[in-house]
Amino acid sequence: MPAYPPEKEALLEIGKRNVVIVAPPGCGKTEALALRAKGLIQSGEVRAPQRILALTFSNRARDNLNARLRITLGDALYLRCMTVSNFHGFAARVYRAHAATIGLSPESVMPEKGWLGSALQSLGANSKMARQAESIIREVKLKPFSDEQVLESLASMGADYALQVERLRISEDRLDFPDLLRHCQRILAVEAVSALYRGHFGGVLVDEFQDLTEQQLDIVMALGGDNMTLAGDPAQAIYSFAGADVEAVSRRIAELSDVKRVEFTQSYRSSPHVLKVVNAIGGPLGVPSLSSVEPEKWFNGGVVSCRKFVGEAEEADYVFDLCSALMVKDPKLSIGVISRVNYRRGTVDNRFRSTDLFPVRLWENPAYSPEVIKILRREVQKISLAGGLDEASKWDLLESGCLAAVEPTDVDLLADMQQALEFLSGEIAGGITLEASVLGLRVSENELAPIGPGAHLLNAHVGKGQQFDWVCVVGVEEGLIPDFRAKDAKSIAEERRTLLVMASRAKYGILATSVSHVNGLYGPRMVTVSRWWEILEGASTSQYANPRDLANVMTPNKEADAVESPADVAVNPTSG
Ligand SMILES: Nc1ncnc2c1ncn2[C@@H]1O[C@H](COP(=O)(O)OP(=O)(O)OP(=O)(O)O)[C@@H](O)[C@H]1O
Repeated sequence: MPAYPPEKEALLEIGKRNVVIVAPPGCGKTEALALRAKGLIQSGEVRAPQRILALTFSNRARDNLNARLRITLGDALYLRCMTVSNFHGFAARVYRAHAATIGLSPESVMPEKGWLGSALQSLGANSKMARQAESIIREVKLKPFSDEQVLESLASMGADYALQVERLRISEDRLDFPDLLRHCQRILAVEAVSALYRGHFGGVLVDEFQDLTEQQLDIVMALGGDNMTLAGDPAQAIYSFAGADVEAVSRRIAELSDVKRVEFTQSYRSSPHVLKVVNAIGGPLGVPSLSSVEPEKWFNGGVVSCRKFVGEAEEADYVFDLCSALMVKDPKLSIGVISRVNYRRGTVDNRFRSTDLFPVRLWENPAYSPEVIKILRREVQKISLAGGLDEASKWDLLESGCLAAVEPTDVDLLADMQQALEFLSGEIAGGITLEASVLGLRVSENELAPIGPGAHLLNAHVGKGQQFDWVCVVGVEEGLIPDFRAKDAKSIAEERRTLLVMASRAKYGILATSVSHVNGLYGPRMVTVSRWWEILEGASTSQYANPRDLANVMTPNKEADAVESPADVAVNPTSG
């Protein structure tokens, strides 16, 4: 068994009660959750057939937590005692089992990505109107309203398109994603039902509590009773646009009786130089100053470099050349190329897309999700074994096989699969064979290492909770970070938190980039560096015009990886 530091070891001894774990980035909250599960199981406080439920926000977060739980608990205990689900998937199962309790049909059609947008379009809404309607509906459904109350509320607001599309949804007996959570909240408000779940689950774990909506918190509280473990960091709250309310959630958590509060302030993730950036961004946000657990283990103490370019093409070349040079030096490296918003990465994505020098994963494209790829590959293999099929028959088989392979209540995976198939059909229409298009998706296949070697292209929000050996924060420009829509102090603070999340994904080094001209709709448009550029520049350690020289400086010695616990070996691609 790996030796844990005393503050983590203590988690094994806490009995059945509510626990709140608060810590800045990289201090081991996910591992702490796994230790909490282990403590509850070892002490016999949760005993089979009872299980512990762990709820996550996304499939990616679920993969992360699953990997950590399997390492900490071992496969046998993990399989016997843990249920790990994302909120939508869990809510879908509650709905299927208990919808009748609140007078609804358990057979309702499960949510389909894009349905709301297309339905609004078919009702005649233009894209601006559709966006408005979607946002009104999302907000109204954050309350535990019945369908009738939703309709009344929309009618009282005069939200015509929202009202029409909601009537259409009800007439088709279908659910949209927010309906799952709303109905789950309503079902669990029925004491007999929530008591049933509390009997089945001896405890509930949640990672990233700062991003909960009050509705999700209600669900967690109904399920967890007096044995919830909530881990998070208010300084990383970046989901207010989706209804997350860190202030209200923190207040309600503080009001819980008999809560054990646990805090950590040492980073297991990042090098001293990366932490210098993290501390400089986080200080004004109230983040306690972070230090590295073993600073001497990081080659050169890590690296931070800032580079300005004239245009996006030049920036993309530099980032690509740096990644190539790093991957040549150590093919096990993971490199996150993170932008505040997807569209700012367009040129960079194009530069990376066609390379076969190292694996590339576009995170916003579900076709690159390891879970989706696993299913795609299995189905392609079946098709190849069948042999003698024309391309159209192969496609039909692939589509039906992949959709059938997903559990119908795993609505997020189903939505990912549908989008992935759409993407692949585009590739195939462009002349690539079905086999080549699927095999072309090269990502990590190690389930215990959700972040495989190679380049990972993503935005700040999907990167939450993840980590990479190197992070390139691209597009550090005013209007992008902070986003041009952020006007008041509260929104600006959330943008700063977003920058904190981006920078703190790095283990060893950070490259920050900005350009003076971005590609606008009508040609190049001048932009200035972000108001926070100086913070990054102030922490910069290296300036190299040639990315290969930077890669030479940034190459860690192998001992640097010894900062990770022995238990971490399987999830740290640089450990060798
Ligand atoms: N006790 C420990 N010993 C060695 N390494 C550890 C320990 N605890 C955590 N780590 C490692 O530190 C890294 C960061 O941990 P983790 O992802 O749990 O941090 P976090 O607090 O959840 O971060 P974030 O808030 O950014 O999501 C991981 O690689 C993890 O394996």
